[in-house]
Amino acid sequence: MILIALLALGILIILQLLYNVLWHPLKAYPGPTTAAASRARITYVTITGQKSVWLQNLHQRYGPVVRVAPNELSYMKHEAVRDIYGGAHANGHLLNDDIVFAAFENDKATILTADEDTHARFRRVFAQFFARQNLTAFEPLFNKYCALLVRRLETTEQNAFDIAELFSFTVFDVMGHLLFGQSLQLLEKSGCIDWARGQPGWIRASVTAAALTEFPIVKGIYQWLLRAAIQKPRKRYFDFANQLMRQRLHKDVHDPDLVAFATSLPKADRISEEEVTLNTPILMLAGTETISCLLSSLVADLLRHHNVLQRLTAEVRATISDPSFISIADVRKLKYLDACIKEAFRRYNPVPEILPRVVGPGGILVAGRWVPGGTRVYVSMYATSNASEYFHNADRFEPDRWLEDPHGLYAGDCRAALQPFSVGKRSCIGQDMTYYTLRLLMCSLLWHFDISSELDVNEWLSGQKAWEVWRRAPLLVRVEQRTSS
Ligand code: HEM
Repeated sequence: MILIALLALGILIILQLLYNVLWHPLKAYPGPTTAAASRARITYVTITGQKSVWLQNLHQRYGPVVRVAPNELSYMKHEAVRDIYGGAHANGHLLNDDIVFAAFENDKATILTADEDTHARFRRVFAQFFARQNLTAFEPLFNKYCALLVRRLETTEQNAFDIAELFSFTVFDVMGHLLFGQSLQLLEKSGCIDWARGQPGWIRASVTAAALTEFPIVKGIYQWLLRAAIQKPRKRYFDFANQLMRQRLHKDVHDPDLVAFATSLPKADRISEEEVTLNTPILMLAGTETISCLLSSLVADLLRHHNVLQRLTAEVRATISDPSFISIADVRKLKYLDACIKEAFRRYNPVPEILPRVVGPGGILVAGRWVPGGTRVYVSMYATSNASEYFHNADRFEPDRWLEDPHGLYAGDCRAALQPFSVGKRSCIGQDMTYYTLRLLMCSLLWHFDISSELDVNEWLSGQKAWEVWRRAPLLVRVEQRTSS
């Protein structure tokens, strides 16, 4: 009996594989046959953190659109960003992935998973809070944590620091203050350190679970056996954020923060305290992991390009006269710093694949080609922004390409191919805050210190893996008080 059942299952699987390769509506799209036949390959590269590099290799071999799984297309085409995320027919729905981002049972949805109307309500509040006009009110707060970072670097007797982790602590402290009205004290006392360090771990576990449960059999096992174990670290993270928010709601704070902002809005625009609370873990995650990831990639590339590091350091020291308070207007004067930041985004965009969408029932045109309803589509930003089709010397760290020089070597670059924050009604709301934080932290670091490293930075960069966001190994950097002006 068991044998017959196994035989029947085997035949069903073979028929499914044959259908996927020979008759599926996506059969005309290029890609490896094994990937078209089953999700096994994409699952393997996803759970081992190699998906982004795998996608890049596939695009180099098969072209700008690749069928990477039976029902999934990856794009390395900048027009696809508009069509999938921003176009009039773009499907605004995130893949309803109930493991990585969805709320827990009995909780309402967050900005990432809410229906269109609720999403628009949430977005109005959070986007205003993080908007450029509002950010000036936070300048003192940002500068306070920058000064703490500098003090920590000055006072320690350590030989070399994991600068990636210190950046992460700084961003956590800033975000903690903005969201919960209190310092998380990561820089001062290493408070909440387990919470901050636990973040990449639960993201990885959730991404792994999400990939595995695409297989119906595993989904059954997951629901019955693994769900609680896999969700435990994620739940711990969310519970701690909720606890911080409860503390905030029971006290008055003087600095501007999210709660003060949300309650000051006209009644019609407000969202409830419960809704603010539900969203804060998502805001925390979105704001911290990404910025610290970009900062460490930028420092790594600066360390192996001494001429760029020297030129940038000189620009910072010549432009910033008072490092104890660096405003948004101050940092915007630094054109070369901006070029370096953009180049770091191009090379190591923190979110290597823009979040997937599922095409609605009627199908849509993406980059001029028809995609049937139900297909999962996304842009591999890592592959796109590193493609030689769009950028000259794409595999080199060349900040000069972002400076205005209409006749220069990089005049032919397609700058629109870099869209690290996505576009459209679900694009990133943290762009202004990101740019201020990146510029401010780099200014503070380079104004005060000369940096160097004994690490093999090439190896550091090439060994990176990604689970939604790149996961960094410690970046050990030697930091000495500056010797030149
Ligand atoms: C290096 C920094 C950052 C990068 C590269 C980045 C990138 C992205 C990307 C690619 C998306 C998805 C857009 C889509 O699905 O179409 C996104 C969404 C989002 N980001 Fe960021 N982000 C960064 C920093 C931040 C910061 C500082 C915040 C502040 C809290 C933030 C909050 C959000 C939120 C709330 C969403 C969801 C928006 C929505 O669904 O309407 N991000 N981000």
